[in-house]
Parts: sequence; C-alpha cells; structure tokens
Amino acid sequence: MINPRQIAFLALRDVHKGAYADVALDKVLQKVKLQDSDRRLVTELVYGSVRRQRTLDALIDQFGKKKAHQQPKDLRTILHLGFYQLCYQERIPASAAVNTTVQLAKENGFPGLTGFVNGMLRQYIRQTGENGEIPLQLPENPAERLGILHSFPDWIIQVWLEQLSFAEAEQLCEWMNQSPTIDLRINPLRTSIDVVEQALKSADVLVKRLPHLPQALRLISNSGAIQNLPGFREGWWVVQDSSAQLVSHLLDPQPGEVIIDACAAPGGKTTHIAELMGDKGKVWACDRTASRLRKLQENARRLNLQSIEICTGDSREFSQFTHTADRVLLDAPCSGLGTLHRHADARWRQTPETVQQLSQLQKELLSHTAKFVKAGGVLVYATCTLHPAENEAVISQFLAESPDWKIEPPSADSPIFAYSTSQGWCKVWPQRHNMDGFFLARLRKTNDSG
Ligand SMILES: C[S@@+](CC[C@H](N)C(=O)[O-])C[C@H]1O[C@@H](n2cnc3c(N)ncnc32)[C@H](O)[C@@H]1O
Repeated sequence: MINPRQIAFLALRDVHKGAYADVALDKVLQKVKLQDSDRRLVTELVYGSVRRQRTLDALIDQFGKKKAHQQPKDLRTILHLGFYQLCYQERIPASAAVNTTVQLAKENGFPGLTGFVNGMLRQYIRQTGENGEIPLQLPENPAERLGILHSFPDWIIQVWLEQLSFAEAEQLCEWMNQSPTIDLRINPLRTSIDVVEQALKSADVLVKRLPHLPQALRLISNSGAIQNLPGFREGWWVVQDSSAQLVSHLLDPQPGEVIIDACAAPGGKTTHIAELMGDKGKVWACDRTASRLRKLQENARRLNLQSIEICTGDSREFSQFTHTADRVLLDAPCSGLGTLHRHADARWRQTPETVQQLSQLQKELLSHTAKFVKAGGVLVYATCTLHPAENEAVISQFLAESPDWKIEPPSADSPIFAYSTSQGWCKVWPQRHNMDGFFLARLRKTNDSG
C-alpha cells in the first residue's frame, strides 16, 4: 500500500534540494495513484511543512539535543512532518502523528534514532496546553517573535511592522498562512453572473458575490478540479483573484481604444481588458516569457476574444509603441509579498536583495512604457506585493522625474475607490479586505513633451 507520508517526505526532500514546492509535489503525485483523500493529505503535508518551516525548526531546536540545522537533512524533514501534524492537523490523532513519523525514520535511514524521534514528539505532546497552544519559547524582539511563531523571515515581518501595528501585522501573518480562496471572473461577452451562479449551484458548488466587483464570484465550497466546473470549456469565466480584477477597472479601457499590456502573461488582465472593451479595439499583450504567452493565447481562445495581439520581448526595448496607446497597463514583475499564501515557498525565496533588483526593473519598465502613452492618456501601475520599495517608491520617483505626469485617484463611483489612499494610489491589505495584497496607481499624461 502507498504511504502518503512517504510520498510527502520524497517531495520535501526535493524541495530542500532547491526544487519549487509545487513542481516537487506534482512530480511525486504523478508517479503514484492515490485516493483523493490521500492526495489532499500529501498536498497539505508538503505545503504546510514548507510554509511552517521556521516554526518547525524552532520546535526541533527547543525539543532536540541538537539544533535543526545540525540534524541530518532527511531526519529534519521527517521531524518537520511529525511536528506539522501535531501542531496544525487537528484531524490527525497525536498518536498517529507520532507512530507514522517514527515509521518514516525507520524506513528512511534512521532505524537507530526511532527512540529519539518518539521521545521528542511525546515530550512536545506533554507540554502542549489544554487549548492546543504550541509550547514555543519566543523571543521578546517583535519581528523575531512574529517570524518564529508564524514562520516568516524577519525581514518580511519588518516590512509589515513599518506599515502596520503589531496586532495588524500579526493578523496579516495569520491571513497569509491560510489556504487561498478561488475567485472567478465572469466573461460578460459569453454569459452573465446570474447564469454562472445558477449553474454552479446546480453542481452543488457554493459561491458568494464580492463587494465592488460586478463580475466576481468566490467559491466557498470545495469545487474539485476547476476544469470540470460548469462553463469552463464554454469560456464563461476565468480564475482570477478579486484584487487582480480591480486592476483593469482602474485602467477603465473603452471600446475602440489601443491598449498596451506591457507585462501581460498569462493574460488574466489582458483578457479582462478585452472583455471590458466589448472585444472592440486592440490590446497588445507584451511579455518576455514565450511559454507564459502561450498560456495567454489559450486563455484568449477559450474566452473567444479576438482583439488581443501578442508581442514577445522585453518591454524596456520596444520602440514601435511610442505615443501609440490610449492606455498602458504595467502589471510589473514583483516579489509577490501580497500573495505569499498562494506559494508555500515564496517567503523563503525572496530576499531584500531580490526586492532591490525588482525595484530597479520596475523603475526601468515604468519610465520606458510611459513613453507608449499618447498625450492625455493613462498608465496603470500594479503589483501584487506589499513592499514600499516596489510600490510607493517607484511611483514617487517617477512622478518626481516626470513633470508631464500626475497621479489620478479613482473616482467615487469606481470599484477601486474603497481601497484608495490619501496619496492617490490604492493599496489592498489582505487582513482588511480579505483578498490578495495589491498596489495600484493610475497616472495621467498631461501633455505631449515626454
Ligand atoms: C505579474 S506577472 C503578469 C501577470 C499578468 N499581467 C496577468 O494578469 O496574468 C509579470 C510578468 O512580467 C513579465 N516580465 C518580466 N520582465 C519583463 C520585461 N522586462 N518585459 C516584458 N515582460 C516582463 C514576466 O514574464 C511575467 O509574465
């Protein structure tokens, strides 16, 4: 019989050698045939152990004779699996978590250490409070405290503490450790939100509408494979988080216009723009990653959109677009600090150095793609990060260097108005708005000299 914990262990071993968590998980799941419940368990154990890695290491430090980083790599991975089940999987009885972890140690090269594994996990159980509180010894320093308790690197917590109170930063940590929700965006050129809502209801999928977003539905019950939901093949909808849906509303494209989407793939926003224009006009979908553009093409085909044209290359180098666009969308590559809940390993991959590199790239993309806009036209800058160096600093520097441009706050009747700030840009905070973290700024070119 196939043991789901062994499968999870094999995936985690790959992750600790540098593989992306989703790639490592797909690889092991493809090799075995598992029941749905076992598949879900493997997924939960892999993503959970990666996400909670810092907390799990702190437990090994506290309960082991050696620190986590001094343990043999595979043993550390096995202990992560054991502690993860004890701390975060209430459905799994503690005895089952301990016994299966001891078994994993025995079968993966540590038959002599089963007593140690057993003793360590049982000591943890003895110290767990009645309400299931994790018995962690935490430092006083606020960033380290939140970082260890909620499993984030200190530098990310520091970025949040510079913008939020301790209590709100903690709410954000908790939000980012939840499973992500799935939102749909209905394609009004093919159907209506009422029809989709009804069709999903008939398939026993519960949904709810979302404030300010006329075409959004959030799935609130387990939907199974998304491609099997009613309306997928017919192009009635795409999966797109509600905050990402705000972006094209802020751009507000009109039928017949020329729009350049400068970082377009895989096309969530390009297709939204084409829909908002009634598929009339031209949307240039530019991106430097050809494989992601192929995905965009598939999406446009499924949604039956004709107004999208693809352009492969670096948007900092296109000169053919100068002064051609009514509107430009720059949905810039970013560190993704607003979507950490969607990628278990993202918090460990980004660093302050990658943020600085991205910030530089974003500034270059913005100053170049701004040249695409006609006099009087609009540029929307968006990211799914919450780092000021990639957001506020990029816009502030651009405005300081570009007298022909001004920031244009959303109007009171716009779906984005609820997220606007006194500086004119918009910021979606997940712990306040219950959607992915996003930053958006709408800029207007005032005359033709730039
Ligand atoms: C945030 S993603 C875009 C998501 C897309 N707008 C959507 O809604 O589906 C950023 C994209 O920027 C692209 N990119 C990064 N650097 C670029 C550059 N210099 N020129 C063009 N595209 C670039 C990446 O390939 C990636 O697809």
